[in-house]
Amino acid sequence: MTSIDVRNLTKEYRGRQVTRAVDGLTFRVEPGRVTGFLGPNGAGKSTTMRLVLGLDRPTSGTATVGGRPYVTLAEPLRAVGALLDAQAAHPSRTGRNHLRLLAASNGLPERRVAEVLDETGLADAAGRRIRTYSLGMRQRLGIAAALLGDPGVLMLDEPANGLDPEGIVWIRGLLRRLAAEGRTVLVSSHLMNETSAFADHLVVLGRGRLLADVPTRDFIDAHSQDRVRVRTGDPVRLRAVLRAKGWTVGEAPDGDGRWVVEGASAEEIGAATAREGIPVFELAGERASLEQAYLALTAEAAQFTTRTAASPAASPQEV
Ligand SMILES: Nc1ncnc2c1ncn2[C@@H]1O[C@H](COP(=O)(O)OP(=O)(O)OP(=O)(O)O)[C@@H](O)[C@H]1O
Repeated sequence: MTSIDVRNLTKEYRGRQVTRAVDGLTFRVEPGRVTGFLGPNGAGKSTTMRLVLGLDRPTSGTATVGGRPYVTLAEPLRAVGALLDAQAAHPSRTGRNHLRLLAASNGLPERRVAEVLDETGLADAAGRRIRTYSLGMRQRLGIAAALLGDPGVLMLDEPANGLDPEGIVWIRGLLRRLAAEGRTVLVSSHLMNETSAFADHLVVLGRGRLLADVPTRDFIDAHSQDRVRVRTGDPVRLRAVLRAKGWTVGEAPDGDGRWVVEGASAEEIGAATAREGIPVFELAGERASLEQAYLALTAEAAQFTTRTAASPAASPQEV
């Protein structure tokens, strides 16, 4: 099975000043699951992907696919499929010709062209010039190109960019299926809510450093507080009972007799109100916004990095 391994990877761009785009990064992307690669703009996601693909040279450290640097792979398109820049295809070619050329120049069978066009929903548009494609169609074409070699490893940089809601549902299903087939799937995004909907695992970057490398479920459990909405016919006793337990009770913003309780599960509240004989008309658990937890994580890292710029690399945050 093929994993992507990034070890102590650092990339500095030297212009008028030095930009450390990737800073001592170490993580592994395992096969058989979708790994979401998250971080705010400029966190270093695209640079890391470019380093894995050998499109840029690291300042130090290594990035390998199946234990080997990408540039040493005998048949790279059969090993790794990548979508980095959906605008890269030549605009005057048709979608089909773009894929045919890629297949021919990489020794891939011609039949794969029709297969990936079907897979990405582009079969009807395949004869049109790429310049007439919408952003979403270009994304689909980029994904078709990544799938052409039937690779065991896929690296997609913001693949949902420009896709309509139907396209987003489609790509989630595609990524899940590719992982279920045992492939290694790394997908970058700067949106936590979107990514947590399909990723099994999350690697989060901030300013080129690793902030978290965790199963999505663990991130959700660690970073989102339990909140439960309760509607009752006896708010005075409800408040008294819940406060006595040490749970925070506040009126819900819609104010129509609903209360929001933090720090307890719906089961715990249901049991407490039943014991006290308090009538409950509605009891619903909800999660605080995951996106907020993610923004807090990346914001903390930014502050930490600024405060301790002279200190050794920050260790990944425990979740
Ligand atoms: N060729 C380059 N020359 C100089 N600086 C660069 C170069 N490529 C990237 N950078 C810088 O490296 C940092 C990381 O950029 P990168 O594109 O990898 O981030 P990203 O996480 O992919 O962001 P985004 O979500 O905006 O695509 C940024 O500060 C960026 O300006």
